[in-house]
Amino acid sequence: MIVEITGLRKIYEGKQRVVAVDGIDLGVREGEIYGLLGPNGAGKTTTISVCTTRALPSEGVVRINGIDVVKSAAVARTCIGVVPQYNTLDRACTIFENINFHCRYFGFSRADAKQRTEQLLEQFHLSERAGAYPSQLSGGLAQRVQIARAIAHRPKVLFLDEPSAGLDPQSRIAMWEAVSGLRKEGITVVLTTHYMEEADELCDRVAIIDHGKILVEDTPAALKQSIGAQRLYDLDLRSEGDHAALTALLEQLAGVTSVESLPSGLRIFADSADGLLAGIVNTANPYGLRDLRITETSLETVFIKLTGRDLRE
Ligand SMILES: Nc1ncnc2c1ncn2[C@@H]1O[C@H](COP(=O)(O)OP(=O)(O)OP(=O)(O)O)[C@@H](O)[C@H]1O
Repeated sequence: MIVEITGLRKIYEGKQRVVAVDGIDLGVREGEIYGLLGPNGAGKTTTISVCTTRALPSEGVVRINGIDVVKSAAVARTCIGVVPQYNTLDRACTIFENINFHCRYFGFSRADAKQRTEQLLEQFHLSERAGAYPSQLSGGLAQRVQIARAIAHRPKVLFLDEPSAGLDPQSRIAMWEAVSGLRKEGITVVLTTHYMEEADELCDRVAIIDHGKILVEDTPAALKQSIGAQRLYDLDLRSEGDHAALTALLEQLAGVTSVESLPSGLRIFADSADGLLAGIVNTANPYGLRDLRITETSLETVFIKLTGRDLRE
């Protein structure tokens, strides 16, 4: 495991004592994109802050690439890239300079820093904006610069805290592509999010976290299946068809768990999608199939099942 968190607790002792992280154990495999999904205040940022040496744990140990982030913070930092929740680009410097200075800070020679900066600008489609200042960039572009800068020193693990907060949908997708592209470079990614689509789309594995604790951890697909989550197929049918006969036939298809009536047709509940679509279409066609909608269960449904609350509440 390239990131190993054992028994992590973080308590903020203030006027009010806040247990922000309440005993987290998790391991992230090399090369994986791992998501901490949870509502605001769940303890995601605090967990990342400890991992990235920005906060000290109250209890527990975090190792990155085998290095204890408390005992050897400076060494650990060489293995880590961080994209914090807010834009931390230096506003007095150009995009080129922001990345270049980062390389120099991490010990690159002048020539190596220049070469690495140019390569990153190209990789993140930023070359044309090299001379621009952060204030001249859209939120999406600024976020891409932050990611480029964070990986400039070739860290083993990149931590992204709410990477798409405040981004418009198009920029969010561009950011997802940029993060997915890091797989090719073998960079392990740990991100926090309260967008279930983001966790579902981007992450190989997800830990759902609430009140400082991990509720469940698995692949998005397994999490959805674990709650008996199903895929729904809504069939629009011409009214004159024999719906009872069709229901009986559909119930015999492998993967179909049940079939219910809808005003406009039938709803099929399925626990597996393997080859089912063709079976449904072939079976329903002679009974006047007009349209078909497929609904996937989401991680939001998983969170609601686990907590009785909505992620955005
Ligand atoms: N420096 C601090 N001092 C006191 N309490 C804090 C501090 N930082 C965070 N907290 C509290 O700890 C809890 C967890 O916060 P944290 O920021 O880790 O959650 P989060 O899941 O990242 O949510 P968000 O997305 O809002 O940042 C919250 O109740 C928060 O108010």
